[in-house]
Amino acid sequence: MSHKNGIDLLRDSFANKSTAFTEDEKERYGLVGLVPDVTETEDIQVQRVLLQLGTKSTDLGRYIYLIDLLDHNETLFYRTIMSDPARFLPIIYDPTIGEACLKFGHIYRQPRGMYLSITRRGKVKEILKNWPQKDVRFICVTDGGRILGLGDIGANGMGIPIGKLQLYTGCAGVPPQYLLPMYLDAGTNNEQYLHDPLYLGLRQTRPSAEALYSFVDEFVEAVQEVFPKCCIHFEDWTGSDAVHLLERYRDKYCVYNDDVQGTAGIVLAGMINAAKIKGTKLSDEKYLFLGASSAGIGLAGLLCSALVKEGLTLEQAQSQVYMFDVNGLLESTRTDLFDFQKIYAHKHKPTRDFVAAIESIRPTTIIGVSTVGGTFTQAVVEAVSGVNERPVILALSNPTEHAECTAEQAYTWSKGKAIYAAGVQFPPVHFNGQTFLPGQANNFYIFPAVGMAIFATQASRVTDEMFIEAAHAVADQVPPDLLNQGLLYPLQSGILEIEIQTAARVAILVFDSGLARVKRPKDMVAFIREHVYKPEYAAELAIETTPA
Ligand SMILES: O=C([O-])CC(=O)C(=O)O
Ligand SMILES: [Mg+2]
Repeated sequence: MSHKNGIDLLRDSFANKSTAFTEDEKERYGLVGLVPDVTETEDIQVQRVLLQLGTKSTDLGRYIYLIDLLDHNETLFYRTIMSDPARFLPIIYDPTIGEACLKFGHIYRQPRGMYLSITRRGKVKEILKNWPQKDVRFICVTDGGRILGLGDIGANGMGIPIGKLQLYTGCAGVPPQYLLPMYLDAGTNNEQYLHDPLYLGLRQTRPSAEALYSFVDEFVEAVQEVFPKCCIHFEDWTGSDAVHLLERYRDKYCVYNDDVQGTAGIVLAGMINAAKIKGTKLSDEKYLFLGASSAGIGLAGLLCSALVKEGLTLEQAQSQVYMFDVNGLLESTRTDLFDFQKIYAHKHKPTRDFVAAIESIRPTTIIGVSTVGGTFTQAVVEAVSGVNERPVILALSNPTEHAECTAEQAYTWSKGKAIYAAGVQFPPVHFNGQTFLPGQANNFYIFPAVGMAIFATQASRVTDEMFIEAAHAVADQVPPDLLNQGLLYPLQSGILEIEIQTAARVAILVFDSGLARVKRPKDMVAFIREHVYKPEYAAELAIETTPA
């Protein structure tokens, strides 16, 4: 076995221990004199990181610092973020990641992950072989078509696969060496970036869906050959690409789309808990979506599956779901709808007035997936509060400025009646002598846990049932005293344990469905724990695991 020595070892972010190498290691690996003459613990190193973070005045500054840390010491990066997830999630992920993406070409320092351009058609397999790790289990891939609520930002969207995969490790303990962030570059229609000299993508506009899909076909097929155990996680494609590509591959390969299925899972978890608070069932509720794109369609589909499990027929379930988009209410006379939207276009007179739609449909739950900040106006919140004792208001768009309404607005305008969650974390709200705890309906409670279950079981397919099970598992882990304060989701401080329990429940389903490719263990939680990455330096000899 070979291993790196001296300066090469210090430059290997997987193996580097920096000031924590032991005397013996320093001797053995030619490090004497190349590092300060101390042997520190991980905890002392984290203390130094926190001190340095404390000198940064913005979250973007903290983000850049942490990515630099990751570039030279992966263990210390994960140790830091896993030491306080509630503090670090908003920095390495939403909402800071949104700003980091907008400036990606400007703050870029080191390559991370892979960039695959459509101009390389015909060579994808060879290119994938350039990746140093041979056993890749997850590729998170975007084409930058619809990043968060920010629209088409092309190559700047690469921040998202990078950030999402960090959460596989940070939230659910999937070991980082198995993760590959990928930007599939088919151009961008973003004029600003096309003219930015520091932009890092192809300077061309996007091709037809047909040309794009044929390139994605080549990519997906190449992955099967080069990384046969790999699950492909699609992230932040435009709504129609997200839905179409998922349909194209889901029955043939191990793939899922987080915006369709993961977001649906976490919102479903919130709906399950909202129903618990109200003492109703999901099937007693009527749902009105603002936004009818990938997140809305994915959620509506998963929700209807959950309603069918409660005993409704699919038609009954679909009849309880209404949608409203930029062109008004989806109703049966609309001629501009995709097939996957038509199932929610019921008989109703056309309207472009969301408040009027609320007054006539009388939904119990409104769900904002519009990407447009402030669209749940005071009039909207008052209208839904007028027709409900406890209106459920989910303002899911992100980052923060894109939320349909803030927590404070929801609780104040509804006079404390709202059961509320958002896509980003808002602080607690004090109203009329009560403290309300707004939850964060973010898919980071779901996709890392589902990922861990897939990783541990080597699942051959990803199904909607796995996301429904994850939703129930997450919902079940909110303690009653917090539910009483309106909190729909578990606290982020204990996220690793929450996700281990969730992964175990999903893993049971994977085995029950016959999709596992490993032997069924007796104790599923213990089995998941065996797979969990620990942010600790490897014992000396494990340094020899430098990528072949
Ligand atoms: O990344 C997030 O925070 C949630 C998400 O998937 C999206 O907005 O596309
Ligand atoms: Mg997304």
